Amino acid sequence: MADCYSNGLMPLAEGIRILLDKVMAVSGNELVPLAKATGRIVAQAIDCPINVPPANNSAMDGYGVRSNDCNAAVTLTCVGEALAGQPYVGAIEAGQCIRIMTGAIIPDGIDAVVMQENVTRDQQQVTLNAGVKSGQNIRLAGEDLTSGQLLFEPGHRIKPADIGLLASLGIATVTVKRKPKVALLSNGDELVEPGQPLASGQIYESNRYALAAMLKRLPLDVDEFGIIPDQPQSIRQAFSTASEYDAVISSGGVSVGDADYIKQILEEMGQIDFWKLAIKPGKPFAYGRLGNAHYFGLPGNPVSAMVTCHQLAVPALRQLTGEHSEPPLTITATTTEAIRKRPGRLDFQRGVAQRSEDGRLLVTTTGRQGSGIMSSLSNANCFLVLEQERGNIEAGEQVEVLLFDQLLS
Ligand SMILES: Nc1nc2c(c(=O)[nH]1)N[C@H]1C(S)=C(S)[C@@H](COP(=O)(O)OP(=O)(O)OC[C@H]3O[C@@H](n4cnc5c(N)ncnc54)[C@H](O)[C@@H]3O)O[C@H]1N2
Ligand code: MOO
Repeated sequence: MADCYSNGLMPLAEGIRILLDKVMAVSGNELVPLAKATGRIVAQAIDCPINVPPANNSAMDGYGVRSNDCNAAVTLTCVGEALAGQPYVGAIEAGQCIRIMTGAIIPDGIDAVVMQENVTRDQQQVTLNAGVKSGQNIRLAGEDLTSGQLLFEPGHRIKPADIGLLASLGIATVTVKRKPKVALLSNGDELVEPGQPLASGQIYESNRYALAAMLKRLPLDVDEFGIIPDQPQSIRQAFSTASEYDAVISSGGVSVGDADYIKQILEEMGQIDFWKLAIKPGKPFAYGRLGNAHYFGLPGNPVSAMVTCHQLAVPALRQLTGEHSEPPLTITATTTEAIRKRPGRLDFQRGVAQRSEDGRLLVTTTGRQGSGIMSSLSNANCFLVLEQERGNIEAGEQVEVLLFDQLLS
């Protein structure tokens, strides 16, 4: 538990390791049409059903020739035409050639294609220079993919290019993992849905909207439970429904305030595996179990909620969906300004990364970095990931940068 660490806070990497250790992919698959498969996770290995291309075909518009005829400058007789979808049928004798278009099947006898820019044509007579190599400008059957080869392993997330590839192979449906069911709730008496008038002491609910927008980009079935008031009985009621889900994400009520009941009731109805991490923002993040569900208790401050969802809940949810994902890549950039930082927590400051005129990668924070300042996140295109034990940073120093992925941009 967190107490073994010098400051009572578990390093983020340790928290992620525990999460990934505990979360297993959901069971259950479904067959979906290709048009609905983007972003879904492959459940059964997909093998290539055909050769790609299926037959030798021309890579250029020009003339199909027999390379043996073309050892020296030569004039050939054009005896026919091959178009993509309309093959040439018939024999081709020595001294003959055919007109051929890109994608057209190479007929028997032809072993090279000469670009039309490199010939002169007079009626049926086609004159070309020497130097035709057997196989030139011919795309061979199976040179891209061979029938039977493995295309996608289980755990692969289907991207737009994959959809194109699968369609090009005639595959119309894919067996994918079922979408995990996620309950999303917000907690706090002060919260009011946007569109309603605000009374004194109230603020607009924003976390559920932001989190739902982010989670929509993952293959999840998210049910929004709305705003749960700061009353133990309301929280218990919501928890008893949510415990049937695969995962629960809440924001708010995980700190030590008098009305912070979430953690307390999670402990009562389920269990807490860890609470409090050495990250900023997001220190009071809690992870545990509630019935069937993995429970991600995000802090209420809006930036903390998004950062902890992105850094902790999302890798775990990806694993729950069955996705085999790699940790995100970070890059190094030069900070344009001095940054204040106290050692002790890994800090996810929000910033803008861009190239300088001389090609260097520079990064500048988006101003005030309080965990309630959503504009710091909204104006950013990256996180500056400032190591746990690092202190103040001078302008011109190198910092680690994590560019926003498709969940944040
Ligand atoms: N004595 C201590 N106080 C606090 C600590 C601490 O260690 N000791 N930690 C602070 C940190 S760090 C954070 S982060 C917050 C997290 O607290 P909670 O998770 O209990 O969140 P709340 O108190 O419910 O709310 C915090 C803040 O966020 C606003 N909020 C909450 N939900 C929403 C929502 N859905 N949409 C928009 N804004 C929301 C809420 O009004 C509060 O202003 O605790 C610190 N305190
Ligand atoms: O972690 Mo809190 O998120 O520092 O405000």
